[in-house]
Amino acid sequence: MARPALLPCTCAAGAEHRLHREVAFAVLSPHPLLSSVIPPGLLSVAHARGAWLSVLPLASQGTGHGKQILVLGLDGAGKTSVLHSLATNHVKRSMAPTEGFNAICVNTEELQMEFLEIGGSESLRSYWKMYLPKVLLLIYVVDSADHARLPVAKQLLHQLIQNNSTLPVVVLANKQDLEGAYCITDIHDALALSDIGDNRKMFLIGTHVAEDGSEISSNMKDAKELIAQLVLEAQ
Ligand SMILES: Nc1nc2c(ncn2[C@@H]2O[C@H](COP(=O)(O)OP(=O)(O)OP(=O)(O)O)[C@@H](O)[C@H]2O)c(=O)[nH]1
Ligand SMILES: [Mg+2]
Repeated sequence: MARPALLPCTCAAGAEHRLHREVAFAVLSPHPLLSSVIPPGLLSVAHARGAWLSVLPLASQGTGHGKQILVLGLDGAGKTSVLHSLATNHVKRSMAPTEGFNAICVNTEELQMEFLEIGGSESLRSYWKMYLPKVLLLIYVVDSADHARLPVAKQLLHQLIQNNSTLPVVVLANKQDLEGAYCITDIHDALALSDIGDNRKMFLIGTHVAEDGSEISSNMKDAKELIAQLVLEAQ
């Protein structure tokens, strides 16, 4: 099957300076896309906590025909960093935890993908499950060097998908650059992926978000192409 050619993201560019206006819009008058996937509760929680809430401009605003991809994983795993890198094709580490949700649009030649990250802190994990029925694909990001919390990451992943036997899952074993990071085989075992992969499309890719400004790694490009392919197949 032919892989989609990739185009630079058009919707993430220039997003930062529009952040505050977009936040106000999202809180006071829910974004047409977000209103279909975000329950009002999450918006109000984020608002009440004075949370960092980033809603990047989405090219499909108002159409409601997005290809939504849920991005989950423990706090600090690197979800936001990976998403920014996928969107811009350049490495960009996140500086702040996501205190609510984070929506980012990534375009390829053939489709527009809408990624929705929900923060990984304990207080936000209860929202994770709400979105699974509404998405085409789950991206689950783990910190490969955070050995102590891999059992928690495993437990949450298994709980999340136990009642959904067909949802495709892409696990990103992030922070492969760190000394002490588990290799892919060890991550596969630590997350017991063989127990959940039988009836679904399941992929495990090692990634890292190394330095600000440089081009993304070949693994990250592979991950982006794979995600696009899975979304196309899921339509
Ligand atoms: N060394 C290294 N650091 C990374 C990598 N990816 C992200 N980081 C750093 O890890 C920290 C957490 O990254 P985030 O992208 O904010 O993590 P997150 O999963 O979005 O976390 P929450 O939003 O709190 O759920 C930041 O300090 C990043 O700079 C990586 O591949 N390697
Ligand atoms: Mg984040």
